[in-house]
Amino acid sequence: MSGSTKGKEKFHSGFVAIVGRPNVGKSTLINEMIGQKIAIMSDKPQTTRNKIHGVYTKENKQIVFLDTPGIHKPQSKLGDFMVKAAVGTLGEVDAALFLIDASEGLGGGDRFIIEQLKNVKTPVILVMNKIDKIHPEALLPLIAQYSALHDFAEVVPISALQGNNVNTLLDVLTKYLPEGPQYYPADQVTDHPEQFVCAELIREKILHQTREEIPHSIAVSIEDMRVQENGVVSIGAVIFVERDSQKGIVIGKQGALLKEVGRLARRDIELLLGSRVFLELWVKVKKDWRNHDRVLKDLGFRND
Ligand SMILES: Nc1nc2c(ncn2[C@@H]2O[C@H](COP(=O)(O)OP(=O)(O)OP(=O)(O)O)[C@@H](O)[C@H]2O)c(=O)[nH]1
Repeated sequence: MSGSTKGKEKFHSGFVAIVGRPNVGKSTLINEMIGQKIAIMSDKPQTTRNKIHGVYTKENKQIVFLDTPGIHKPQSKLGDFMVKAAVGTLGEVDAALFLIDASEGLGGGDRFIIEQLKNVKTPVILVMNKIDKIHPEALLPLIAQYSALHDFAEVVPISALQGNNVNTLLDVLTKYLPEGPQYYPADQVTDHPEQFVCAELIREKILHQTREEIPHSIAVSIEDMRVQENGVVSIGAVIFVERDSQKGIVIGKQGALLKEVGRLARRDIELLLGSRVFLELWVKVKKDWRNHDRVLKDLGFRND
């Protein structure tokens, strides 16, 4: 698997969904966890239902945080659909953070989210935020109140604003990360985190399907990603190999291997984005692409 690193400690990575009512402090928590190191939050209007909120990378681990805005109480038929999509995503991530505002207490909004959480087997960590605003003695009764409603995998009280206990939360999360690849370059700043992760998901499927016949240095570049009027996200990606023989392997007999890669990658990308996806894959031979600066730039790797 692409997740193992040569001889060193294995790399662990995973997807973590953050859910919670508006204003509970989701963005503040993400900023505190990720800090200035990778400022990838894009202000562009949201085009897919899920959005990568941020990527945390440290030593041998990487966490891709997903924002699943559809989880709120639906106001319309479309909202209903969005709740279903969000629950679908929740079922596939490695862990979910359910963020609550400890200074506000338990309300209808939280109860609705808890009902949705019951539809999935994913471990849910109850994160009680804004503890700086409450008396310490108020914490235990509140934990008891929430815990009576759901079997949370962990309960972690924090203050995202003051940074209290946020490191503990990251340590706790590490337990839930399976062995996996580094989806996103550790030191890149970009507006398009989704593209990096989509490319890595495709690359991972190729390596898996070709059973190591293809070198790990294979590259995938997302050339085009747009939302069509019907809401389907269309993605065009190029797989770069170094030799003609490798092109044959990646395409497979009558295109069978590439088709399977496309099918598996599309399934994962649909879960990541929370939208239907149309995925087109091309294979191109680019001799010694690793030595070409311009290609590296196109692929998102910057030297400067
Ligand atoms: N006192 C206190 N305030 C906090 C804490 N965390 C967040 N806040 C404040 O709560 C408000 C909302 O925080 P955001 O991070 O924007 O909340 P959000 O959940 O991302 O909000 P939406 O984008 O509406 O979903 C801001 O004014 C924050 O400064 C905390 O731990 N303590």
